[in-house]
Amino acid sequence: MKQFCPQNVLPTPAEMAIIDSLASRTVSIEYLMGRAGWAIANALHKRYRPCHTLVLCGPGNNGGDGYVAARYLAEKGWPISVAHYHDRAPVHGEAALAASRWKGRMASYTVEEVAAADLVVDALFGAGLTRALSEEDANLLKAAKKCISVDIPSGLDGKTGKILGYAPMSDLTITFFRPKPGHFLLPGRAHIGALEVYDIGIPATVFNEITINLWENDPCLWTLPTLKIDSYKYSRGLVTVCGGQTMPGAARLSARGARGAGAGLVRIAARDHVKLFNHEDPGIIVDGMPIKGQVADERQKTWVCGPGLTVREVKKILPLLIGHGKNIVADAGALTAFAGKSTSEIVQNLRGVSVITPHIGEFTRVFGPLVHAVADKVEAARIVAQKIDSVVLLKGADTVIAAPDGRAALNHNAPSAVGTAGSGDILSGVVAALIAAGMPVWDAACAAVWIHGECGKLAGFLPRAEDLAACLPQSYHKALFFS
Ligand SMILES: NC(=O)C1=CN([C@@H]2O[C@H](COP(=O)(O)OP(=O)(O)OC[C@H]3O[C@@H](n4cnc5c(N)ncnc54)[C@H](OP(=O)(O)O)[C@@H]3O)[C@@H](O)[C@H]2O)[C@@H](O)CC1
Ligand SMILES: [K+]
Repeated sequence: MKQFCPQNVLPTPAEMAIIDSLASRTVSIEYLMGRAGWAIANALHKRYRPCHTLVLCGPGNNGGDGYVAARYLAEKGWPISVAHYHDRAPVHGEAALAASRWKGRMASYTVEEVAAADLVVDALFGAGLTRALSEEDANLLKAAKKCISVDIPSGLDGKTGKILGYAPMSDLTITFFRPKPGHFLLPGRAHIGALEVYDIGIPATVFNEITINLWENDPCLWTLPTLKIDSYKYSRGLVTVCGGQTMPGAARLSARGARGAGAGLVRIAARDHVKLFNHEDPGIIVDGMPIKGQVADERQKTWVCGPGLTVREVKKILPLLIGHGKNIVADAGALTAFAGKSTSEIVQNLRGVSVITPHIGEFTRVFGPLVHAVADKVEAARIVAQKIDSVVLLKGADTVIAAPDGRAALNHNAPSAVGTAGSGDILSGVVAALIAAGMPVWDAACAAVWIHGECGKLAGFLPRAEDLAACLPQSYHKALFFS
């Protein structure tokens, strides 16, 4: 990855608390809260017409932000009311100070007041959420016609994206400094509505004292290979895709993914099934040679193993590839072949692959027992990455890419249109092409996910996997433009 990308980090609420305390050495919390409140007021003023607005202010600093925002909105002429949490004003710190400065209309903390408002500002709990919302608090938020959340919808766990009891479906969430993992992890992502992020003056020097190991995945994070004056097919990268007998389409799509992402040469290792692949693009070499013969070729360094392969085929091919020290993208059949096996057996069989690319179903089937007690998708991916010593690309609307050393990235650019049969096969080919071109494995996996996600935006309405593959060059170009 590029040196260090502070602009992309995703701090957890616990890390945010450390950042707040580091920041408070140079800027006061009162100042930060003032900027947060100002940001909220501006975000509302920009997006909505002034309307009957109720600000629900919790007992901590999230509530404090709410009081400040109410003050600024009132100054802008908005008809604003404020309700203290359970009708008791905060008693400690900056939140108490902010509450004492609110001189406008007070409303009671009731369902009726909430239901009567056109807009409800949810400033109940943010980073300090410690437990599930009570039924009474949940019922209050449920009564809102339209909800705007301060920092994060109350009830949403900022670390895991899980809902603790209840969380509103907000129209807009305004957060500060950086988004948090819970804004992008499901189900949280479905609750935040539009996300606005404001710089409230936390100094960049905080990064001298805290290391954050989770990033938002985008082209700032990695450097894509580009063509040099003397580039040729082998320097651009050679990818070999293992072709299976029962589902040859999967390997064909993977091969298209690799070609679309710039591999200089793509081969399908078809073994005895050459005729199944002969109709593929003319630029793809279909090999009838046994795998044993091909692995001896030093140039065939990067392989995709799994799409469309049976358990029998995987068990024959994968050990050979691992034994010859190949770069291996293990997908689909190469993972499910080990479902139900003991952890030690799984580790023994997969150690040596470069990256695994399961979707959540495959991940649970294979690694469920290893991570069953882990509620957090990022942590679960990290644990498996460390255990098998390879990169884990855990696919979904909130794809996580975790490295054995603890680095992880969260991807959120893909529209749900990429969720179509064959889409994952294409992704495996893209990952392989970028590894073959010389990118470090974690970077290649991150870049592949982003490029593949962009294809979903470029490929038109209800794209098929083939349409996604056709958009790869354009998407690659877009990534180069943004990096
Ligand atoms: N990041 C920044 O730079 C800045 C951040 N700022 C803002 O600060 C916010 C974080 O503030 P915070 O730490 O005071 O925590 P906050 O979310 O207000 O809640 C704590 C209170 O809620 C209570 N409580 C918790 N869960 C509960 C439940 N389910 N049901 C009932 N009660 C519950 C909890 O009670 P306790 O667990 O202690 O019993 C405690 O009293 C952050 O989100 C952002 O908006 C800005 O102001 C300044 C700069
Ligand atoms: K909130």
